[in-house]
Amino acid sequence: MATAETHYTLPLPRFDQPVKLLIVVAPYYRDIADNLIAGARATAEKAGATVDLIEVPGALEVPTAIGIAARMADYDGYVALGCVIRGETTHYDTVCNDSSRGITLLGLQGACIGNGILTVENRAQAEVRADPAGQDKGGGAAAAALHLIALSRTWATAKKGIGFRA
Ligand SMILES: Nc1c(NC[C@H](O)[C@H](O)[C@H](O)CO)[nH]c(=O)[nH]c1=O
Ligand SMILES: CC(=O)[C@@H](O)COP(=O)(O)O
Repeated sequence: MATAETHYTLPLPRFDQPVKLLIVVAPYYRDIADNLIAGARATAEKAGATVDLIEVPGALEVPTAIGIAARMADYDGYVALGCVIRGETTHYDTVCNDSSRGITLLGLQGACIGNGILTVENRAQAEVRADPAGQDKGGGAAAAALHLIALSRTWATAKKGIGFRA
């Protein structure tokens, strides 16, 4: 159950047709990833969505895996989960920027993706953000994907309606 710490103010969308989500998680920090997954699964369940899950080595592989799934599978949306904690080198910037940019580009190409990849300075920041009873970023990422799915379906329906206008 999310607390006041979360920043998700929109009500979850309701669906009259089945929704299939794919969680793509990089369990670089397994305990953090498990909490993100729990939050995402809880939100998906509230919306009545079914969930599949795949794991990739790190955050950099998440957008690539989503791209593969978008080409080869039939999910309605994707939840990207992971945790990037700053180290000694500039690799942190590469991992954060390239994973988020890849996810954004896939979204602009039409994939409904919620991004729950934490980019933090230290483990303590990650823990409170991954905690479903804390900031619940995993749940928020699932909610974001669900909102985009609902939006795409609304416009698809409206477009069909326009198509039949005499
Ligand atoms: N340092 C973190 C990484 N690094 C690994 C990369 O994501 C990638 O798997 C590797 O460069 C091979 O392509 N990944 C995380 O998810 N979190 C980190 O903190
Ligand atoms: C975010 C990273 O890639 C980081 O964990 C790698 O650590 P380092 O920068 O110390 O090599």
